[in-house]
This record gives sequence, C-alpha cells and structure tokens, in this order.
Amino acid sequence: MRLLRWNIPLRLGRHFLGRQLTVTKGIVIAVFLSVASLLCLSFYVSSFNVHSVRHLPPQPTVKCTVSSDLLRNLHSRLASSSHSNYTASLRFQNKVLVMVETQYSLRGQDVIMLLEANHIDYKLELAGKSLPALTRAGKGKFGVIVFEKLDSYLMMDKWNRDLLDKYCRDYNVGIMAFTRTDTALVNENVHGFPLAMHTQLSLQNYRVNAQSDILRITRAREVARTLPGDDWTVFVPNHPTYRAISYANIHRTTDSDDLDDTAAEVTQDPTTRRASKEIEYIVAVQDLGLFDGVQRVFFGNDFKFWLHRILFLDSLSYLSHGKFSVPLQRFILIDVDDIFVGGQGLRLHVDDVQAMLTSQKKIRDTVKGFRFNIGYSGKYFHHGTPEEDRGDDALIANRAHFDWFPHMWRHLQPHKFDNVSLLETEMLMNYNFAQKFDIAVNSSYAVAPHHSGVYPVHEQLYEAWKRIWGVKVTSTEEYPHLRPARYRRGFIHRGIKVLPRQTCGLFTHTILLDHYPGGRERLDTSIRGGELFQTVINNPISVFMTHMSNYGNDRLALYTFESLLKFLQCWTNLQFQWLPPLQLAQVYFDMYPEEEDPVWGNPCNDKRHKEIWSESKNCERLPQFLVIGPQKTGTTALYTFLAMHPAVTSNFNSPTTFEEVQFFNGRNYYRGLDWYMNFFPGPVEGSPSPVLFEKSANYFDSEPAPYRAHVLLPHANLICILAHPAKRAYSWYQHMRFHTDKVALSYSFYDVISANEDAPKVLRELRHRCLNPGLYVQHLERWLTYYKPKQLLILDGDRLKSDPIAVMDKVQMFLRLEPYFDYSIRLKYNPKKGFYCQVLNEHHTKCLGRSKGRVYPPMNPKAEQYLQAYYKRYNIALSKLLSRLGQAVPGWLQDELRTVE
Ligand SMILES: Nc1ncnc2c1ncn2[C@@H]1O[C@H](COP(=O)(O)OS(=O)(=O)O)[C@@H](OP(=O)(O)O)[C@H]1O
Repeated sequence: MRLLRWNIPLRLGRHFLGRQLTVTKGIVIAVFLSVASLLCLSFYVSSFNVHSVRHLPPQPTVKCTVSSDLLRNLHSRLASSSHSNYTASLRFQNKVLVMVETQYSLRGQDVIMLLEANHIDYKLELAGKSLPALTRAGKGKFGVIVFEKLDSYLMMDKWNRDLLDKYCRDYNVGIMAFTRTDTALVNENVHGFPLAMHTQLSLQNYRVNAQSDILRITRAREVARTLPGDDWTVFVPNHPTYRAISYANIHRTTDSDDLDDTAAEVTQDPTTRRASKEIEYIVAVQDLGLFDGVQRVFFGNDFKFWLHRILFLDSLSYLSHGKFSVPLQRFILIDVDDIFVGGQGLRLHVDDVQAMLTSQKKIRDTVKGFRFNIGYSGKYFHHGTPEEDRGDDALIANRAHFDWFPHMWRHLQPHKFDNVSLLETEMLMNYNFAQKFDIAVNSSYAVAPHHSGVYPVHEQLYEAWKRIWGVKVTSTEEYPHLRPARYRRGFIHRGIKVLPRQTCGLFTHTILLDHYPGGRERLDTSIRGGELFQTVINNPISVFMTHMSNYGNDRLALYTFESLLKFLQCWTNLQFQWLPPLQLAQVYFDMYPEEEDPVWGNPCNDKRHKEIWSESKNCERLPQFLVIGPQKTGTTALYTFLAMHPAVTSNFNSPTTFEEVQFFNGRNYYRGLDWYMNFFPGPVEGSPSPVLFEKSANYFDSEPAPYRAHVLLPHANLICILAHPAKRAYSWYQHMRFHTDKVALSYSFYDVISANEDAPKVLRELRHRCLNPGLYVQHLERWLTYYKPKQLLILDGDRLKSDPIAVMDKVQMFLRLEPYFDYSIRLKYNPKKGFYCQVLNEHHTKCLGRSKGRVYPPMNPKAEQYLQAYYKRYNIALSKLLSRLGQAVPGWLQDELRTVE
C-alpha cells in the first residue's frame, strides 16, 4: 500500500516530464506532491466534522449455537420449574454462613459481593475457629454454608465437622466450597469422601451438564473455549452420590497428556466422559447426599471464571431449596438521555435514527415490548450540522415509535436553581416544545441532568417536577452512593419513586469502538460474562443510562445492548421484559418494599454528592451532638442548661414538638434533610461556628433512630440520661394523665404496668410505651452497634437533679467545650420548685415550666415491687455493660444492685 502511494507520483512525473526523468527529480516531485496532498487533507479534515468521514458501525458478533425455537421451549420448561418445592417445610432462616480464611481474603470478598448484589443476607465467620451458634429457638440460623476454601471444610476438627454436618442433615442445609491449592496433586483423595481430584491445571472448553438439577439461571448449550488461569481443579468421583455440574478438557501439554491417561484409568463414573479423543473432566460437582446425607457443591475454581458466578447463584438456590433464589424475570429499561444535546459530530444522522428503530425491533425479540426511553432537552433541537438537523427531524418524524420523557430544557443542573419558579419555567419550555412537535411525553417519569437534585434531594426539583409534569418516578445512580454499584438502591420521597440506575460503561464521549477506554476487548469482556453481563444477572430490574452520542458514530449503545442480550440469551434462561417506568417502579418496590424508606446521608461526606448539592445549602447546619433521651429523665433540664453555654447553640423550636425536633424516630424523617437542617442556624461570617445540638427524648428507644442518625451524623457525640427505670415509668404515666390520655386516666399505674395478654389492646400498648424505654441495656446496645463507646456519655438522672453543676462539668469535659462555663454561678437551687433553676439575677431564677418537676402522689409499693422484679435482669445487664464501657454506674443502679441476691 505504502509502495503504491510512492509509485503514483513517480509515474505521473514520468508522464508529464517525459522519459528522461531521473530518480532524483522523481523524488523531488514526489515530495512536492506529498506535501501538497497533506495540505489538501488537513484542509479537508478541518472543513468537515467527524461525521463526514464515518465508517460502517461495528456489528454485534455474539452468536448462540442453539436456535431460538429450542430456547423458547427451554424457557417454558423453566418457567414451571424451580428449586422451591420444599420451602414450606424449611426450618432455617434467611442467612448464608460464609466461612472465610481472613476477613480480607479475595475469594471470600467475591462471595460476599455477589450475595450483597443479590440482596442475600449473610454472616461472615473465620474458618478454623469454633463454629458460630447454628441454631436459635429451634430454628436453623443459616440456609447454606459456603467455604471459600474446600480444605478449611475438609480439615475442620472432628467435633466441629460432625456438628456442622449434623446441622446440615437436621435442617436440610447444603454446603458449598471452592478448591484452592498451591500444590500440584494427581488423583489425590478428597479427604473423607469417595472423590479424587487433580489440581493446578489449565483447562479449556468449559460446558455445563444439561442434565444437572442445579441449573436455573444457567443455560447448558454453549462452550466457553478459553478459561483463565492454570490453577484449576477437576474431580474424579467414585460414588453415585456425585453428579457433574460442568465439564472441561485439559489444555493440552505433554504433561497433561500423561494426566489424561491416569485419569482415564481411575475414572469409572459415567459423568466423566470420553468425547472424541478428549476426556471431559468434572469441574463443578454436586454431591446428592447419598453418601452421608449432606448435599454439597464443590467448585474447581473461583469467580475468576465468570460462569461460576451464575452457577454459584444456581447452587445457592438449589441447596437452600429455593429460599435464596433470585427471580428469572429481568426488566430492562434503556434511557437515552441528552436527546438534542451535544456538539456537532456527536449528534444523530437520519441513518442513526433508522438504526435505532431497527435495533429496537430486534431487541424486542428478546425483551418483550422493548422501546427506547428517550429524554429530550428541547432547547438544542436543530443545533447540529444540516445532516444532524435532519437527524433531529427524523427523531421527531418517528416520535411515536419511542417513549419520551423530559430532561431539562437547557440541560441545566436543577440543584443550581434555588428558586422553584425558575425551575418551573425551564420545565414549561420543555413542555411547550413537546406540545409544538406533538410529542406524547411520558410525564410520570423524568431524569435530571448529571443526577442533580435527585439525591441529595433538592426539594425544589421534586416540587417543580410534580407541579409541571406530575412526575411519579425518576432514577439515579447516586443513591446512596455511586460506588460500589451493588449497593445502589431505590427510595421514595414526596411520592416520587426513585429507581436505582445502572451504568453500562458508555459515557457521553464514548462514540467510537476503537477509542473505547481499554479498547474493544474491554467492552466485549464486559458484555461476555463481565461487568455488564453480571449487572443484568444481579439486578432483576436494570435501568441503564446511555446518551444520545452513544447512538451516533459507531452506535456503541446498539452494539453493546444487542451483543449483551444475545450473550445473555446464549448462556442463561433469563426472560426479559420492558415496562414503562411507572409500572417498573411498582414492580421494584413490590420486590424490595424495605427500600421505600429513604436514608439521608450527609452530602458533604461524598465528593460527588457535594457537587450536585445546592451551594446555598450548608453541612454546617447539622448538629455535632445529640441528647437522645430517654423521656422523663431530665432531658429538658439538660437541654436548657446546655443552651446557656456561650459556645453551644440548640435547634430552633418546632411549632408542634417545641424544643424537640424528633427527626430520626418518626414521620418527620420523611420530610427530608432540608427540613431538618432548617432547624439549625447557618454560619455567620466573622463569628465562630457554634457547637450545634438537638435533643429529642424519644430517639433513645426508637428502632430506626440509631441507624438513621449514624448515616447522617457518624461523628456526632451522644448523651443519654439514665434515671431509675421504675421512677421514669411512673413519671411518664403521670405525664400521660396530665395530657388527658384516656387510657392512662382510666387505669391505675399498677393496672397499666401489670397488664397481661388478656388486657385490652390499648392498655397493652400503653404498657409497652411506658415500660419499654426503661430496658436501657437493649437500647444502648442498639446505639452501640453504630456508634463507638467513646462517642457516648451516660449521665445519672438523679445526679442531674441533685447536683447539676457537677454533671454539667462532666458534659463540658466530654464535649471539650470552650470556654469553660462556670455553672455554679448560673444555676441555683429553688426551694419552691424543688429543683435547680437558671440564675437570672441576684434575686430571680428561671425554672423549667410546670410540666417538668410535677407534684404527684408517691408510687404505690405494689407497683414499685412489680417493677423492681420486672427490670431486675435488665439492670444487672446494664451494670455489666457500663463497666465494660468504662462508664460510671449511676447511684440508683448501685442501690438497686445491692438488693439483688
Ligand atoms: N432542673 C429540673 N427542673 C425540673 N425538672 C427536672 C430538673 N432536673 C431534672 N428534672 C426531671 O425531669 C423530668 C422531666 O424529664 P424530661 O425533661 O426528660 O421530660 S420529657 O421527656 O422531655 O417530657 C421531671 O420529671 P417529673 O418530676 O416527673 O415532672 C423532673 O423530675
């Protein structure tokens, strides 16, 4: 080719200058012509954009070896089969026990990641140590046991091994294990089993045994020719209890030829077959339990071979009799964001739009009802070259073939608009664009550019979306964080369902296959069993994010999704369906109802979140410490005394709950982060930032409060006050009477606390609310699962009454408050009130209101006795916990413990 190019000028020169042309002259002319042609070329390139030199886009190359008819039959067979036949009689809970070598070992991490990605609960334990408790209250705690290393299971000490196997037999629980050995073994017996193995092998031609009962997601028709690594193990069974899940051949070397001969001699089992000249070795083997009553699956390698991930999920489903089964149905939504957005060269031509339509039709063969979901920003309509503008026209002409949803009119980030009406104006313009071009927009779904405003929530966006478009569903990849993708979840806020979005590896600027980061091979690997393939495996519902530019030039999105779906069809039994976003969201939250409740994190703890959060919002408007309660222990006194400190500022009062915000425990949490932050003053320029705090006494015994508080305020300090639980209960009962609670007024204190199962529901409920906060040890343990002991200060409620000055000194020390505030001159005992009050001046004090420090008759001795017995074991446990934490044991608890025999 290069020679030809040099020859042409030479020949031309000869033609024009006659036969006498010398080689030297020829070279001069050639150089001249080359320079001229280079100049022409550069002019050509600069005057036309990338589109003008486009080549034919790459075509998907994935093919199955089985026809789609056969596939359909297989699908219908599978639709009726499952592993869940025994579910009703199962006696174990929803957890997998994962036995790892160390908590960092990679294979163990891989197993955990896969379980997390599939929402399967697990417990991690170090192998080699004693087994954790396997049962609770007559129920098995684990449905499957996974050993990251087969040896750790085989070499368990006899006592533990017998215990584990017995557990598996009694509770119908299976075991899974992966082999790993650094030594090359030939025909080595698998310790204690009629099974041999060869290790440290290179394998090829991996295929799945179509007869295996394990198969559910995995479809057994294809062959994976090349396999990674040279540390494979194969199994040679010597008992009918073993059945092959998969086979492979040894990658031939002179040594492995020898091994084939050895293996052929020892192999009696029909599951190790000789196919033509090659021996098929078993790579993953199922133990049916015929040998010792325990069902097992052993893998001859780990997840570095992609297919083992789905075989693992299938085995998990099989061994748990369907309990850990992910659905076979997959829903796919492909969003095409940024329609009309993009510079010249990144936009669509008429033939790109045609290709989208053709592809959509093709995808529909696999994904029932499939339509591309395209999000438009009307402002940029007709902003391309004439050719690209015709592409825009083609989109409009074919509008009815696609689903449309609104992006922002100018593709601006909503979090930059603090004013709702500005956002609404933007949205209205996009709305009017749709009207003008007669585009039927799916107004229940919208997506924000750069995920801005969805999470962290920009309330203004939600408000404008609802008002202009009536949006009910959106999606983001930012909740709770972008990475790791397996943690992405959905939530519902202000009635808008937020679905998690998946990334397919195509970004705005990925337009040419050869320029794909890491090259074509990387994209193909992701499609063929890699990251993208696993995304579909692990997510029953995938909302993929792509951009308009991915559909022009090399049309990488079409290449990617057509190839992906084909590959999925070749290797899995999954069934695919498309649904409009609203229905999809319904399916999603029916599947994961626990995700409906949002969890608010601190946007400043995440760089990406901070970038898509309004500049007018400020993380300094969050408390540094919380007074968590419990109720009726003196929390208002502590709150009031703290607010007197010059370095400390409390929350603003709430119109309904007064000094308490009550955010983390109840319905206020659904009002969102902005609502909470508005209770705190923002920083004032030139003034030192105050130490902010809030107290809400019912945080203490609230189930969700510790987790929610920790997600938002992981570094906060916590203060709680423990008063005598019986006195606390009695004070609470009086408080309820004062607030004219009908039930409290109708029953004596003793009736309330001693109400049994036969008592009216309202009375039982009141009893629970009265007594439950006093189970101090239980509630403290819950807070301590999230917060470190050093973040917690426990105060004695009696001491707060009798010696608040000493208590406040302790608090100042704990919070490291500066300057030191001398409470001895700011608090004074008021004999009339019977409590310490705030000093206003020499003659006056300001005491807490009438509702604090009420006068009521003493508790009747029968109730006192009842409660002493009731709280006894909790108080003993509390004293142990306090000693463990190095916290002072309150005087009332010391007194109480003295009475314990
Ligand atoms: N300085 C001072 N002044 C008044 N009251 C004081 C003070 N210090 C502690 N206490 C005790 O606080 C009890 C009320 O507790 P809380 O403020 O936590 O109650 S609430 O949960 O906020 O309703 C209140 O309970 P009752 O005596 O039953 O009213 C008081 O015993």
